[in-house]
Amino acid sequence: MERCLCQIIDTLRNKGCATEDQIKEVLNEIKKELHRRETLGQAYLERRKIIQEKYIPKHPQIFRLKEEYLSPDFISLVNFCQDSNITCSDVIEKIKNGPAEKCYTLPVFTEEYCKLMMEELEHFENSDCPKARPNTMNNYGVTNFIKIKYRSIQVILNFQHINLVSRNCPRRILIPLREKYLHSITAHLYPECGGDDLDSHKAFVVKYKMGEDLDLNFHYDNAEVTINVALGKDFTGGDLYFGDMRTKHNAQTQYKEYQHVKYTGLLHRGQHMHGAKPIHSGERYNLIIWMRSSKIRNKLCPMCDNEPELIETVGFL
Ligand SMILES: O=C(O)CCC(=O)C(=O)O
Ligand SMILES: [Fe+2]
Repeated sequence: MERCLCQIIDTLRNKGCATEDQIKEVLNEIKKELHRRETLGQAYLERRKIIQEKYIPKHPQIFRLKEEYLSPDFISLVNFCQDSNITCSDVIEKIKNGPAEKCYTLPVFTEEYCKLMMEELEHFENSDCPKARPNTMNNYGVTNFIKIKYRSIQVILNFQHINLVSRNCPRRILIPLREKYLHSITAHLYPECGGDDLDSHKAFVVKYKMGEDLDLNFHYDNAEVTINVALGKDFTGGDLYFGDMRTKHNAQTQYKEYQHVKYTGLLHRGQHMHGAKPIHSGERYNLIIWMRSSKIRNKLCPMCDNEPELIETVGFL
């Protein structure tokens, strides 16, 4: 344990912590973050119970995915991908290239559905139900190491919580979206990183607003494949930028930028390093789905490269 602490302190020094006070401050934050992570499952169960008992959705119909909520172009791409004779290159020809290697843009939801989702998010935000908001470490601005390992992300609520609020149809948006639709596309585009075997996900909404969080540090996702859908509203700035894959990252990396298009999704590999530049005006809300493959992560944790250890837990992490 002591050796581990010494290593952390060495890393903090290497990454720019110059004084004992700075080191203490960061260690305190790490401790708080560890505690938050250890109690995440229990906290989730408590939040879910309150939401299930108290929250009255504004648009209850949106909690069960219907094909009419999906963009016709998205459905036609999915149908194309489900044809057993097509290959990866056929799909690449049909889908729009994104800003960097293996990034693709695609419509996902209809504009109307995005608007209803936004209204529901705001309704939830204004309710007195408990919201899941991770700690942010932006203020310390010490190192990428810290920012990556203890990411500071602008979550307004965990979408899974909203999924669970409707008692009769729990979790009926994102699981079918992944299993019935997205999976057909990712199986062709990302077989080498588990895209053909995505069996779970974590989803949330990021919010950027003047006077609140403006940008997102350079990071990689805890995901094999990510889809990021711009839900609304209007904003300027806020471009994403992509570097290399995590294992290839170096200082000479040429960044590739991407300007979000309202109601449009961007698919990329979770290990493809990226960040978001500050918005200059307005508000930006994006639905992020980190899709995961047990086949991949049961062998090696994509966050720390260690062999995963199974630990007993409660709730939904
Ligand atoms: O702000 C964005 O659009 C990107 C968010 C993101 O990369 C993430 O939440 O992992
Ligand atoms: Fe990300």
